[in-house]
Amino acid sequence: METVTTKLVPITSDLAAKEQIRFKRDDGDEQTIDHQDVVGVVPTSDMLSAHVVYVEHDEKDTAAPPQIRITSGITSRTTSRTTSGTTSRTTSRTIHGDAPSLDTSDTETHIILSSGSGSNLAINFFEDAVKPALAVLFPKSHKGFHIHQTQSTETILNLTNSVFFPKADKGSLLRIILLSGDGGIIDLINGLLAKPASSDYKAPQVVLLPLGTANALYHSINAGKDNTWGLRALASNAHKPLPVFAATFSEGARLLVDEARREEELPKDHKSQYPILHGAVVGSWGMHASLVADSDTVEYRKFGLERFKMAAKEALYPASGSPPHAYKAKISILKGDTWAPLEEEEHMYVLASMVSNIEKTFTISPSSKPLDANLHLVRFGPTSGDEAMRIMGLAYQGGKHVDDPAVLYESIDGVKIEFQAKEEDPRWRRICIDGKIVRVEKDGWVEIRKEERRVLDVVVAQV
Ligand SMILES: Nc1ncnc2c1ncn2[C@@H]1O[C@H](COP(=O)(O)OP(=O)(O)OP(=O)(O)O)[C@@H](O)[C@H]1O
Repeated sequence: METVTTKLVPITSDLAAKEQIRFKRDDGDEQTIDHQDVVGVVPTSDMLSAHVVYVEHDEKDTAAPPQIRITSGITSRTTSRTTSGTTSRTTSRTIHGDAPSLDTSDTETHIILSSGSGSNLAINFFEDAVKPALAVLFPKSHKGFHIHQTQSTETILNLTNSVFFPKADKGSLLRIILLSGDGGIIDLINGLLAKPASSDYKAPQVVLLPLGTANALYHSINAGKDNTWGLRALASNAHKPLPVFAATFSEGARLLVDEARREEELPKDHKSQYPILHGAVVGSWGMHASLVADSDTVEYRKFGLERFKMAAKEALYPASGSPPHAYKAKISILKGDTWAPLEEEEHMYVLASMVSNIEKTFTISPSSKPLDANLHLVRFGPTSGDEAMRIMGLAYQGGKHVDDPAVLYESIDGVKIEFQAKEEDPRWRRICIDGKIVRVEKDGWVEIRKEERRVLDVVVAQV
């Protein structure tokens, strides 16, 4: 890690076209930091100086994790705001960090490094960026943080069962800093919901650091906000409940694991005893579920986000030259307390989303607001490969697909898919829940509904 230490004299900030913090250094030079890159400002105990933690991005490789920078020196406690135009106006804005109050809190902090997520960057990002930031933001307590590195696909679930759930269920406040993709969150949620909770249960607070491939939840919560790879949330006290949905399955549904070489039983719902899986991103069937399932192999994973597009092309342009598969099932939509079946019995794309973005630039549900707990259905019927590519291409243009006449897009309370023996081949009966794949029996079903329980809170960065 390269640390820059700079002595500073009073801070001014130019919030004209782009919000910036400008430091006048004692050598006379100015240092300007884009506000979007600031992780935190921590006053020293005498309140006369401050440490500024910020990130610097690799201009050549915009997908690369940023470098952490730490600057410290004498600051004023206010900044000036200068508006553009001929008449400039200056207003005051206090720069303050809330890290000192976090430092003295009695929250037990755990850090999870999901070594197998994304491009295997979690451990390096922790060492190079997270650790130095924590040392400044939590000068007293960071040494007591518990660090866990994943060893297998079971690690997060096991930790949740053995450590997080028992503590949360006794009312202890936990903070979990999670360096992973969406898979880390789904394991936490399912672990925390695996047993009935006591009345003392306290939802752990999770800080999301996007070290996976798609990082749908992170991008949906942070779209257009800071540019710190989630690091700003480390210095935040603000948190909101994470909306979650439940997918309940018919008796014989099985979780596919190890590149679908093995199948496992799913957990059972405490009340109904049906197999159940919880998610916070999407539940899907049809083209989306198939391409996630087909591309979840070591070989495909090497291609990062490209893997989804590669698998989509294979599904949409079968080698046999035939048109893409028309997925057959009965679909019903829940609104309020009323279920209503869709007329169409053949489909291509059926997806219920709790988030706006399933990739940083793929806006599947443009009406969804961060953590708003609304579930939206996106559906279109069987069509050619070219037409499906056109519709999906619109999703990369800020979610324009939802205005296309071919697409059904609406706010729902639940969706049920019943196979009714219409699909012989099990690969057309695969359901995707936040990246996990469940195969349903020939006459089986899946029902997706909002989950009311408050299981996890997400720490949100303060602006
Ligand atoms: N050390 C490890 N050995 C084997 N599997 C691992 C290890 N660490 C993590 N995993 C598994 O790798 C997968 C990573 O999933 P995760 O969702 O975090 O990343 P991703 O799939 O790249 O991102 P996203 O879901 O955001 O697209 C999970 O199934 C997790 O259990």
